[in-house]
Amino acid sequence: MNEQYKEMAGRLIVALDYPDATQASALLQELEGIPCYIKVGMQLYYAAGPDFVRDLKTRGYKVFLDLKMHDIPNTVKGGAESITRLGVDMFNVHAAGGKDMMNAALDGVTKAIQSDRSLHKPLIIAVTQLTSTGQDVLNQEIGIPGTVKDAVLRYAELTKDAGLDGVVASAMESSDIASVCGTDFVTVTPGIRPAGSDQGDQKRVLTPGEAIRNGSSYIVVGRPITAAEKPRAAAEQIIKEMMEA
Ligand SMILES: O=C(O)c1cc(=O)[nH]c(=O)n1[C@@H]1O[C@H](COP(=O)(O)O)[C@@H](O)[C@H]1O
Repeated sequence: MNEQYKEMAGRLIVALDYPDATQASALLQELEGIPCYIKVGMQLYYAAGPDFVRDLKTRGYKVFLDLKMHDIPNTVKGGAESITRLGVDMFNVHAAGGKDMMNAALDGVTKAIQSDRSLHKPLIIAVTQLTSTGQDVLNQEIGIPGTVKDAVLRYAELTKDAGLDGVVASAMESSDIASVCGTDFVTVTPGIRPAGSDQGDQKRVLTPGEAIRNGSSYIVVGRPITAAEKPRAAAEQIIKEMMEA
C-alpha cells in the first residue's frame, strides 16, 4: 500500500447508513484493509448506539459521528462532552444554531478532555447548507435570500469565528470556502456521485475527482458504495479517481 493510496483512502469517509449493526459490520468486513474513515449517522447510531462506536474505535477506525446537533447551547455542550468521551475523531453540529451554540460545543469538548487526559480532541465541524438543498428550496422554502454559495460562505465564516475546525458543505463550495477561511479550515463534502451514478436526493453533487481538485479535505460517500453490487470495487474505484485527480 503506497503513501498516496493511504492518504486518499484516509480522505474517503464511508457513510454506514444501515438500520442495524449486523448490516454495517458486513460492509466493514467487505472493506477490510482499506484505510478509509467511517461515518456513523443517525440511522445506525439510534439503532446500535454508543457501543457500536466504541467497537469501531477499538478496531482502530477513524470515526466521524454525524449527529448534526442543533439545540440550545447548554444541551449542545453536554452532547459534545458525551461524544468526546466516546473517543471519536470528528463530529458535527448545525451552523444555523449560531455562534454561542458552536462555542458551547467547543466548551463541551474541552470539559471532557480536562476531566480525562487520555481523550483526544475531535474535529468539530459545522453543517452549512445540506447538500440536498438547492437554490429554490433555500430561497422559497427556508426563506434565505441570495445564492446557496453566499449562504454557505456566511456560515463558514461564522464557524471559523466560533473557533471550530471546519464545515460540511458541497464540494462545489470547497475552493471558495478555502479562499475565505484559509486552506487549514477543513471541508467535509458529501453529495459525491461518481460519473453515471444515481443522484438520489442530493442536489449539489460533484464526482470524487472534481471534489479533490476543488480542494475538499474529505469526501463523504454512502450509497455509491453501500448500494453498489460490489462495494469494495466501488470504494477502490473512488480512491483511484481521487489519486488521479
Ligand atoms: O453531515 C453529513 O454527513 C451530511 C451533510 C450534508 O449536507 N449532506 C449529506 O449527505 N450528509 C451525509 O452524507 C451521507 C451521504 O450519503 P449518500 O448520498 O448516500 O452518498 C449521508 O449519510 C448524509 O447524512
